[in-house]
Amino acid sequence: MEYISTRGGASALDFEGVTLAGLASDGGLYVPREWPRFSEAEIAAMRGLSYVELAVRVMLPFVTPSLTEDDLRDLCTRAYGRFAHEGVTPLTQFDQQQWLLELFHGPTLAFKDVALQLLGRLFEHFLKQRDDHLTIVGATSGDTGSAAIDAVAGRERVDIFMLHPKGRVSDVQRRQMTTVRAPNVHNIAIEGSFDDAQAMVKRMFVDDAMTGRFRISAVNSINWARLMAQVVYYFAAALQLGAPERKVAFSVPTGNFGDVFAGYVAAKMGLPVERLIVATNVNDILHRALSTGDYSAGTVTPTAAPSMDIQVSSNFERLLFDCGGRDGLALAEQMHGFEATKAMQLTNAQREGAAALFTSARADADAMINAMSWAAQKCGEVIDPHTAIGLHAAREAGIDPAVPVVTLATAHPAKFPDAVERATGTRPPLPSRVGDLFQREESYAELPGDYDAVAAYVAEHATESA
Ligand SMILES: Cc1ncc(COP(=O)(O)O)c(C=O)c1O
Ligand SMILES: N[C@@H](CCOP(=O)(O)O)C(=O)O
Repeated sequence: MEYISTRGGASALDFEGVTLAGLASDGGLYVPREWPRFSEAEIAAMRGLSYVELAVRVMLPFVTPSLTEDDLRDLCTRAYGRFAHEGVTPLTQFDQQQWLLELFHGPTLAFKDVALQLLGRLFEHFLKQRDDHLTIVGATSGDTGSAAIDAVAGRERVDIFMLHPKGRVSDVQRRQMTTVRAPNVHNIAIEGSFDDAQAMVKRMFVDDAMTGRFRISAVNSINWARLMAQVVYYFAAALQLGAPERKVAFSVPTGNFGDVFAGYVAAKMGLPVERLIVATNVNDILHRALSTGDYSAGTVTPTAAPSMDIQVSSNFERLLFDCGGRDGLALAEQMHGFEATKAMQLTNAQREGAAALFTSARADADAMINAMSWAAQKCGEVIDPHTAIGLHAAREAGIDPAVPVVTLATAHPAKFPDAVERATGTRPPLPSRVGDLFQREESYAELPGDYDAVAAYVAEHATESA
C-alpha cells in the first residue's frame, strides 16, 4: 500500500514510512492512495474469528509489503494479550436498539490502548530493523498521553515528550502519565488548551531546526497507524450484530475526529455502515461543520468530558480530502486559510460527501448527565461522560429501529470519578490493573504555551538521530 499526503506536497511513502513519519513534511496527513475493499463474502468469512485474527485480516492490506502476515500476527498477539477482556472490545446491550462497544479494557482504560499497544510495537519492530531512534512528540487532552506512555515507556529506541493542558485533565488521567518513571518519558504541562498543544506538536514536524537533528514522529491520530488499528473494532462489532447482511450505525464521542474517521474507513472497505453519528460536547465545531458547513473554531470550553475539549480536529482534514475529490493542492490552500483565520467554509462536494454517511449531535452538560443516569438506572451500566455524549446522540439520531446503534464506550468511568458520581451517585472504583496510582509520586515539567520553550525543552532532553 502506498500513502499520499492530504496536501499533495510530500513524497508518497509505504506503511513503514508513514508509521515512522507521523505527519507529512508538507503539514498534511497521510492517507492510503486507494481504499482496499472486501467483498460481502470476504466479510462474511470474518465471522467468528478471534480479535487478533480479525485484526490481521482487516489490517493486512494496509501494511503490505512493510510487514509480513506473520509479523503482523505476532505484533497483534502481543498487543492484545495485554487486554483485560478476552474479546478485547466486547459488546453489551442496552435495549432493543442500543448497544455499547467497550473499548476500555486495555492497560490505561481508554480506547487509545487498542491502537497504541500496537503502535508501540510497530515502532520497536521498524526501528530495530533500521537500527534507528525516534523522538515522539504528542499532545493529549488526557487519554492519548497515558496510552502512548504505557506503550513506549522503557523502550530503548524511543523518547516520548507528551504535552497536556495544565489543569484540564482529570486527576486519574494526569497521574496515569506523570507517575510513570522511565528515563525516556517526559511529561510537560503547558499553559493553554489541547488545541494549543496540538498546534505546537504539528509545528515541530515542519521546523527544520528540529527535524534536522531528531527523527520526530507522532502517537496522536495524525499517525495513520493509529486509525488503521481502530478500524478493526468497527468490523468486530458489526460482524457480531449481523454484518454483512445487516447494516449497523455507530455513535462516536468525537474530538480529534480520529475514531469516527476509522469508522468511515471501515465503510470504505465494504462494511455496511448505516450512519456514523458524530457526538460532540459544547466544543461543537464538528457538529456545526457537518450541519451547516461552517468550520470555525472558537475558544475551548472546559467540560466534564475533558478529552473532547477540542476545537481543531486534525482528522477532519482526511475527510475533507476524501470527500472533496482528493485534490491535495486545493486542500492545502483551504487548510492554510483555516490555520491563518481559524475559520473556513466546506465546499459543496465536501458537505455532500460527508452528509452521505455522517450525522452529528451536540450534548450539553444536562444531556450528558441525563444519559449517564439513564444508563445507570434503566440498564445498570455506569458509563463515563464521553460515552454518555455518544449515547445521548445515539438515542436522538432517529435511526430506523431495525438498525442496531452501537455507541463507542471510549473510556472507563473510573477515569472520571467525580463527574460520574455527580450524575449517578456511584463512585466507580479504579480497576486493580491500574495499581496504586494515588500513592505514586508525580513528575512533570511546566512550560508556558510557547513553541520556542517547548522546542528548547525537547532539544535539551531528546537523543539526536544518527
Ligand atoms: C475518552 C475519549 N472519548 C472520545 C475522544 C474523542 O476521540 P477522537 O479524538 O478520536 O475524536 C477522546 C480523545 O480523543 C477520548 O479520550
Ligand atoms: N482526546 C485525545 C486528544 C488527542 O487525540 P488523538 O486521538 O489525536 O491522539 C486525548 O485523550 O489525548
